[in-house]
Amino acid sequence: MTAVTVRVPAKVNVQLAVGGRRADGFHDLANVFLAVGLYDHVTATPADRLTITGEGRDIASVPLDESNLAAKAALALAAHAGVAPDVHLHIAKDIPVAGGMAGGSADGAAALLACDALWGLHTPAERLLELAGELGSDVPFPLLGGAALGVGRGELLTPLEVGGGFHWVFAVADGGLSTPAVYGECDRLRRARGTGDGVADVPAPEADPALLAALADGDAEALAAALSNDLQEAALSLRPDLAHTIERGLGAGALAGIVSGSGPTVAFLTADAQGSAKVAAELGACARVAEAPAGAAAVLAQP
Ligand SMILES: C[C@](O)(CO)[C@H](O)COP(=O)(O)OP(=O)(O)OC[C@H]1O[C@@H](n2ccc(N)nc2=O)[C@H](O)[C@@H]1O
Ligand SMILES: Nc1ncnc2c1ncn2[C@@H]1O[C@H](COP(=O)(O)OP(=O)(O)OP(=O)(O)O)[C@@H](O)[C@H]1O
Repeated sequence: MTAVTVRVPAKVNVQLAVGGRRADGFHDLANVFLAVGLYDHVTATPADRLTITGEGRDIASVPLDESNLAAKAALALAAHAGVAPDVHLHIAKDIPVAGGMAGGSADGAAALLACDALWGLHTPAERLLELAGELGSDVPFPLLGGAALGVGRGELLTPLEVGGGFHWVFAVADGGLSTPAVYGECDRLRRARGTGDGVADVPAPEADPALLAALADGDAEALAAALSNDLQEAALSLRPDLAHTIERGLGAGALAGIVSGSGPTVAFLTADAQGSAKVAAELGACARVAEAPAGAAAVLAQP
């Protein structure tokens, strides 16, 4: 095989319930992922050593070296399979960078699939999911797509039923937010409130049955009423301007607006394509319209 291209979707968290900080520094989650139709493409071609290039509007803020999650994924798969990581990876980036939509994680998942196909490894899906979980908490989900509940630190997935399509508009903010900084701010706010950040004094996170039912029914109004993100307060504390963005989208008729994951992207759920067009017109150039659920990361047929 001479080249393998994988298309991989972004995610929005329709519920992000954050438990106490664990001894390893991570937080236990009930994390309901929904794949959305904004995509990166990762192409793997044979090379005499691991190299990486990229293109796309935010590519200047993506490290094109071995700290890139796609490169880490290629190295991890090669080590697992006992093959040389001799591959060139090219990332065509359309998912906002450091926006809480798991763009880097998507590229890691895509590189696992692309290298597996290029090297003819036929690694079992379960093993790819384990390797993905070792690379990062958000990396396994793009391998499933659709919707899934993530527990543990978010990497242990159970697929969820989705009974219809949902319309979204994403307000991409200038600059990113660091995921560890947002979790740290969540802990700080909890301590300041006297609820502590220990395992003992924060309730165990649980998926909301009303939210799961809304997804299964494909009911946008019910989903809008059930959206929740325990990191939202922390993201707004670090980026107070996001509250204004949420107000603008709601003013333009969105059913709901919520910070996507660790932010700073704000996700608006709308009733239909017309509703999305109105919200996008209000938000202007920062708006990205997308539908959900998107499918899993997949190898594209060669032209
Ligand atoms: C905010 C989310 O995007 C929601 O899906 C994820 O929880 C973040 O997942 P991710 O970017 O893949 O994060 P990782 O690379 O696994 O971890 C980065 C850092 O985020 C924090 N982190 C992440 C996941 C988790 N369950 N608890 C945490 O506290 C930790 O400080 C960790 O060192
Ligand atoms: N392939 C990649 N694409 C984008 N960023 C990457 C990649 N590899 C490493 N990074 C680094 O990871 C940081 C976070 O980028 P990413 O786009 O994954 O954030 P995010 O969407 O907020 O992640 P998450 O939602 O998983 O917390 C970037 O600032 C960048 O330095």
